[in-house]
Amino acid sequence: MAGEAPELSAEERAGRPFPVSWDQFHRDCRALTWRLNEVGPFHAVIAITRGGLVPAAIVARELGVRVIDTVCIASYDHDKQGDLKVLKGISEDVMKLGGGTGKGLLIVDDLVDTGKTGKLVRAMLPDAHFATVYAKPKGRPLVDTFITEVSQDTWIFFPWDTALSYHPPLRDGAA
Ligand SMILES: O=P(O)(O)OC[C@H]1O[C@H](OP(=O)(O)OP(=O)(O)O)[C@H](O)[C@@H]1O
Ligand code: HPA
Ligand SMILES: [Mg+2]
Repeated sequence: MAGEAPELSAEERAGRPFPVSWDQFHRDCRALTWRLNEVGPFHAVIAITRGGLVPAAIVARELGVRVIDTVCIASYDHDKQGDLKVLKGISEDVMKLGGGTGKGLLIVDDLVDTGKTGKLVRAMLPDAHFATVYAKPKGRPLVDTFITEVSQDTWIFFPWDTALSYHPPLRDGAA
């Protein structure tokens, strides 16, 4: 049937786990910065909290940008998305740096999934450059620069949300 694909349930979304280690994440952020270095310079970096804080720190360090702001948005309770709430907007100082439309500003997040978060922030700063480390197909059109695309039914497990745990041997029935 033509039209939009149905929303995935939480189980389907978590069906394909994609665990990311600190090492891998750092490497992917550096790869992202290589690409962004061709696009800049940027007056400031804006992290979409909380997930964008970690890549924003790495990207800002590599690009030599010291003006960092946050836009604080809450929507997911683990893997279920609710209504988006803007808890804190972009500061006046950084808005001025971007001439009111975001020109020369870099927005960073860890990933785009449905694209709802990205859409909201893009509406605040239409001329800003939007970069994420990972992108799923639905959100991908909103992003200017990203490093790795994963399928929509993949759930990315970030190192700050996970911990090492015992894994039983294959012969004992481990997947
Ligand atoms: O493209 P979307 O479907 O909108 O999803 C992407 C957003 O979801 C996650 O944030 P979350 O709302 O879970 O908050 P967090 O960053 O504080 O973990 C992620 O960090 C992105 O910001
Ligand atoms: O795949 C994901 N992983 C972690 N957080 C997320 N928030 C939206 N999608 C994801
Ligand atoms: Mg987030």
